[in-house]
Amino acid sequence: MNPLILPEHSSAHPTPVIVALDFDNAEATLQFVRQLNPEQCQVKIGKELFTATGRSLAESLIHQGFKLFLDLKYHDIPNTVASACKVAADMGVWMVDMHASGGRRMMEAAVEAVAGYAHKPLLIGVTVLTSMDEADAREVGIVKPIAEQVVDLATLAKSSGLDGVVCSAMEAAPLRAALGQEFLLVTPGIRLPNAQNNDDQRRIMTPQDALTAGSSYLVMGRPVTQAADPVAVIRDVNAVAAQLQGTSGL
Ligand SMILES: O=c1ccn([C@@H]2O[C@H](COP(=O)(O)O)[C@@H](O)[C@H]2O)c(=O)[nH]1
Repeated sequence: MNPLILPEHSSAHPTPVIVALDFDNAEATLQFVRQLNPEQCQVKIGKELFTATGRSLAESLIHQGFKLFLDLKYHDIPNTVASACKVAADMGVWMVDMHASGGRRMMEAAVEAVAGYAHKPLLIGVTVLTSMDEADAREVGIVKPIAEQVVDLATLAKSSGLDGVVCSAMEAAPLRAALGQEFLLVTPGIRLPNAQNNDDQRRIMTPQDALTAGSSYLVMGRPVTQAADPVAVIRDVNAVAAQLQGTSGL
């Protein structure tokens, strides 16, 4: 096993797991969440569940003690994104994201909008979706290799004041080298070593490889929600993280 150089912020989040609650209704979500422990994972609400349930389920999860990542990937004019981030801060979300390609003024407006909050949400910039490969990127006008595009967008996000980025774990090592240990790397596209297929994801890594490469958080949807034993998957990932951190367990 490769040695892991721990980012300084890692002690603040003893579990790297963010479970993507990609369900289409509140009942199924709450039934699934009943087995989860907020000490052992964070949770994420994305476009599907938020469209179905809105703010009430998000607030219910926060009241249950979960750190909530509101993954709505804002991409709009600065005033609109800043205002949305302020609402997210009022709700008490832990992390919220926006497309870094929305530009510096958009990201700086978001940073300014939440600056006054005692518990301000972590602001995260989406770089290049983990579902995209090089051919997909070319088709939407990204002329650089994805790895370069991700580093460039992450550099812009950091200099605009964001706390971190969403990227593939495949880009984690170059991002750590370019942007240091404190910058958060939130990595979806996680697949277990025994996965039968990658679904719609293209830039994937296993939990162990992602953590070793420098990921701060692993976003895991189907590998957890469709597992026979979701709690066991989370426990195993936490055990890998603890082992890499050289501690005895979470
Ligand atoms: O680049 C991105 C950004 C966000 N996501 C989200 O993460 C989860 C991944 O789910 P899996 O089932 O583990 O593939 C999902 O909610 C996406 O919306 C991403 O995959 N890639």
